[in-house]
Amino acid sequence: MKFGIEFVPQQPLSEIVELVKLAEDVGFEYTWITDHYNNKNVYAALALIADATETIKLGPGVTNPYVRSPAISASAIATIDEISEGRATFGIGPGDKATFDALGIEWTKPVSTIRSAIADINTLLAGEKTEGGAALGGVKAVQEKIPIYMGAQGPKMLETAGEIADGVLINASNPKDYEAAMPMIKKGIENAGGSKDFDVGAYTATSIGADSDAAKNAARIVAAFIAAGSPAPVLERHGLPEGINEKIGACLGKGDFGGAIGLVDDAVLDAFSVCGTPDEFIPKIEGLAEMGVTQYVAGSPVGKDVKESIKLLGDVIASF
Ligand SMILES: C[C@H](OP(=O)(O)OC[C@@H](O)[C@@H](O)[C@@H](O)Cn1c2nc(=O)[nH]c(=O)c-2cc2ccc(O)cc21)C(=O)N[C@@H](CCC(=O)N[C@@H](CCC(=O)O)C(=O)O)C(=O)O
Repeated sequence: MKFGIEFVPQQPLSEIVELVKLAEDVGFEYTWITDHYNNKNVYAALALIADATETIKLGPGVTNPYVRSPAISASAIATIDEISEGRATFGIGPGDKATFDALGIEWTKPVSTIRSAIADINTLLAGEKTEGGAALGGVKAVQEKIPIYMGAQGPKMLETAGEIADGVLINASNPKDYEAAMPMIKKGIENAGGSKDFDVGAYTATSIGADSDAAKNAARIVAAFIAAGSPAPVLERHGLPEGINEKIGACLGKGDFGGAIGLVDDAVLDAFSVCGTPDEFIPKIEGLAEMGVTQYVAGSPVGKDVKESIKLLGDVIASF
């Protein structure tokens, strides 16, 4: 099992750099930096991390093909690859509609848009020219091929990831989600001609701590947001009561976070997060591995005390 860790670049970047260095020291192989227009710039954060670390692989987790053209993204990730001396990875997903509405960007045909963006990025990173005539002159990646991961959850997106990407990052924390996702990913891999190395990343809502209840309580608000955004078939998959997403969403919508958290019982928590003590983590990660997960990504909140939680995750990593 590989291990990755997600950071959202909204706290001081110097703090994130220190946390990534600690993650590298305790054995994490990847760090993924989220990309939202209303957070700090993902590539500035990655450049600082690249310059301050030695071994951890790093990349956007995930950007999208709408806010930057493929050529700008290719140039940016090739630059990170140069600064990190060949450790760049590149995560790209379709983005979310709310973001594009706010930016006045038309969110059309996400599957085909991602497909053509990844094709252009691969062309440019290989030193070739796109159909439109773009070419990366002055910047060259260190790696022969920078691994491209797709952020995906929908069936067509998962199948496309299997077909054209080197890995996938799925925003889900429970083995049942991977049991459902794997057949679509495998279909995509078959479309691409059969077996290939493919990294299935479980991009989870993680909360680990020495005290189980405190760790679980730290995850409840994150699980509430995920539950509220989950469609009915996902609730059904996890055996959750019909309409719980709307009830939680209604509380969140009026800023009643206490009410939302009150609706997140252990069943909701288990469906949408991985939380507890290190001993409770190991069987949960093993359960994900049994469903085909090959990279466990510790996503927000990571724990009540992030530094302490990264060290505890180091103990978990050591047992795999
Ligand atoms: C578009 C959407 O795909 P999805 O995979 O469900 O997208 C949900 C999320 O993955 C997407 O919003 C991501 O960008 C969210 N996301 C992040 N989004 C961000 O904006 N920033 C982040 O940092 C971020 C991190 C992240 C990490 C992991 C992860 O899994 C997702 C993450 C969807 O509806 N897909 C469906 C329908 C696809 C579709 O729309 N098809 C077209 C036809 C086909 C075509 O497009 O040509 C159509 O019907 O018009 C499907 O896959 O079946």
